[in-house]
Amino acid sequence: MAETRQAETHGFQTEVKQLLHLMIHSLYSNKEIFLRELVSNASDAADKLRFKALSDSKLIADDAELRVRVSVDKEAGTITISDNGVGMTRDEVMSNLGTIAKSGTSEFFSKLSGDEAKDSRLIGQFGVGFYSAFIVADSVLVRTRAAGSQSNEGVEWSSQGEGEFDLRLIEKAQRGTDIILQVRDDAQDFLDESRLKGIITKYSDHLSIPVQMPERDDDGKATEWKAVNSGQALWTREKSDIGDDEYKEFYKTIAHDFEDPLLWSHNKVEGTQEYTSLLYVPKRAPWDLWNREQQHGIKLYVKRVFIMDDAQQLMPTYLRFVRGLMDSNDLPLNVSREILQDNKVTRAMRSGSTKKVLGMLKKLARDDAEAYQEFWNTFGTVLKEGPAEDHANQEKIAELLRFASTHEDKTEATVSLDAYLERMPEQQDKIYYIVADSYEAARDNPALEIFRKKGIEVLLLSERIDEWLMSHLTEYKEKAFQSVTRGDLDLGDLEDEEAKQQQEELEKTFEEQVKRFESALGDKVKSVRVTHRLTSSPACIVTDENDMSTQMAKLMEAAGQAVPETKYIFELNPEHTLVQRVVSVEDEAKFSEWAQLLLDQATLAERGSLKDPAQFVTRLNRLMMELTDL
Ligand SMILES: Nc1ncnc2c1ncn2[C@@H]1O[C@H](COP(=O)(O)OP(=O)(O)OP(=O)(O)O)[C@@H](O)[C@H]1O
Repeated sequence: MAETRQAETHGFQTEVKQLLHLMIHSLYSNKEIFLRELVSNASDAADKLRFKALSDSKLIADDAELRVRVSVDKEAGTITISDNGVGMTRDEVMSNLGTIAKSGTSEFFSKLSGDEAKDSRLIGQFGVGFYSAFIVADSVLVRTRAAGSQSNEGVEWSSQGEGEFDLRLIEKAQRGTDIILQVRDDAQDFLDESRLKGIITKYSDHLSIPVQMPERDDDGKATEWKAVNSGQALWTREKSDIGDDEYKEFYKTIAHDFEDPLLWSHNKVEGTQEYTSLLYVPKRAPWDLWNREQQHGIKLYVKRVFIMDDAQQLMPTYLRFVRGLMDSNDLPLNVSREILQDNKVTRAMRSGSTKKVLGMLKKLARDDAEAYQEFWNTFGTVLKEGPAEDHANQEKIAELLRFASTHEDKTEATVSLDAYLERMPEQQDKIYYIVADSYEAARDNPALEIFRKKGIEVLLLSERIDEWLMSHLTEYKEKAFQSVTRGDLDLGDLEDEEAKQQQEELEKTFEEQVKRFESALGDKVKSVRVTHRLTSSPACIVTDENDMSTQMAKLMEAAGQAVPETKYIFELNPEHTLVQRVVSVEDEAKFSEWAQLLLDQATLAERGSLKDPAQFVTRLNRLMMELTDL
């Protein structure tokens, strides 16, 4: 038995008393974290010893296999966590286990409100560390010996977690620290090695140090120590030492996927923030991809200790298909979700990993167009949420977008903005697009006629998200986006002088007729004008530059929101035979019927529906009857 010398009793620093009280009273619903904290401290002690041994190898030589051992003595009602790490001297024990020597301590205590729920969150932020032992123990015994000290320089610390602790020098044969917890009555369920093993594999599986527990024979006698964690964390190894198969297997374990991932990226970031990320893009979409509330697949580790699943703050919503983990060296072990939300370290990790994911997708698009297309077909619609959510990376996201276009006239979205820019004539200064309900409605919209005639490519968008996307994308590589169904069409330098002059003349000669249409249609339209866009259709409607686009209005209506009524600009094609015939009708009442019919038709082509379809049908029938009577 250890020789007892110089027993002393010391009072805890006031803050320690407060912390202990708070912890016992507010962390009762999360008791198991005590083991994570103590095992993590033991692992840190091993890390520190390894570091010290770099300059003094004698420190480690006699017992070089660093490990943590966890065992239960049911009869005594104790749990022991024992390490052969760096240990502590008497002075270190005094300051480490009697005071709180953290910066911000007084600020922390001044924030405490007495409200247990709120305070428990704050404690999480502060880091409970060693003192969490008292969540499950009513008395704690620490026996420690610093590496490099003599066997008679061991120190024993004991406390009931109230006002004070006892300290004495002891004889300890080996360096390192044993922590013996006398388990409380209400925590007796932790006196079960298989339960503890479960907690260790949950939180500490990837610690680099072996965490050992006793193997027991049928009589319950310990026969040997066996590691219960897998040992070395994959992501802590050098990239060059890890085979593709290992990365793939690891992905399957963490993502619970049966298939290989599409691609991955493993990065060690050093500098102001230190963290490692291992991020995967799966091949297939999860069944709940469309649920924006879906949990995110990023696990957070702090110094290789598992902290939480689905750390949403580490990845933006539009990259919610990414799986993997991040391991920070800077966050406190007891970081909570609330703290992650507003934290410099998390923000840096999030922005770094977002760039990584965008970077790996860009690389895939460049190196393997076919695989990228597969990715786009699976996750493209989610990525389209990006420009609205992440302004800082808008251009990078835009680079990854794919569209259908008039260049290929096929449903599959394969055209990148770069390909569009490359093809466009020098004089073109805008990227033209159309958003409609379906690919066909976009492809056949009359507003495209002039573009087709002039051979100007137009992007054909028809997903629900597209209007939302385009309302956030204003330009790409200094070229503005322009909807072909909005505003006054100005093809700029794409139109030659002669054509412009012709157009002006046409507008002049048709001026009177435009007025006639305006008075016939009254407040059903915003205005009437001669079109620049149509070649084969008689008329179309467009929205004014500052009004809400048709698709946006539809989206809002579908979401049950009140949408201000948008009046359209009605554009006529004076060169179209039908328009020419209509303007030759002299009877104003009849002219008005025809004018209304042309407007309804144009509205149908653009909106896909009419406010009063029955009236349209009645009018059409009436006019058809008149025509067949002739
Ligand atoms: N098993 C151990 N071996 C050696 N030193 C230890 C051990 N456990 C704790 N210590 C010392 O006690 C100090 C206080 O531990 P505690 O767990 O309260 O805080 P921390 O580990 O510094 O912070 P946190 O746990 O919040 O990250 C540690 O910094 C370490 O120096």
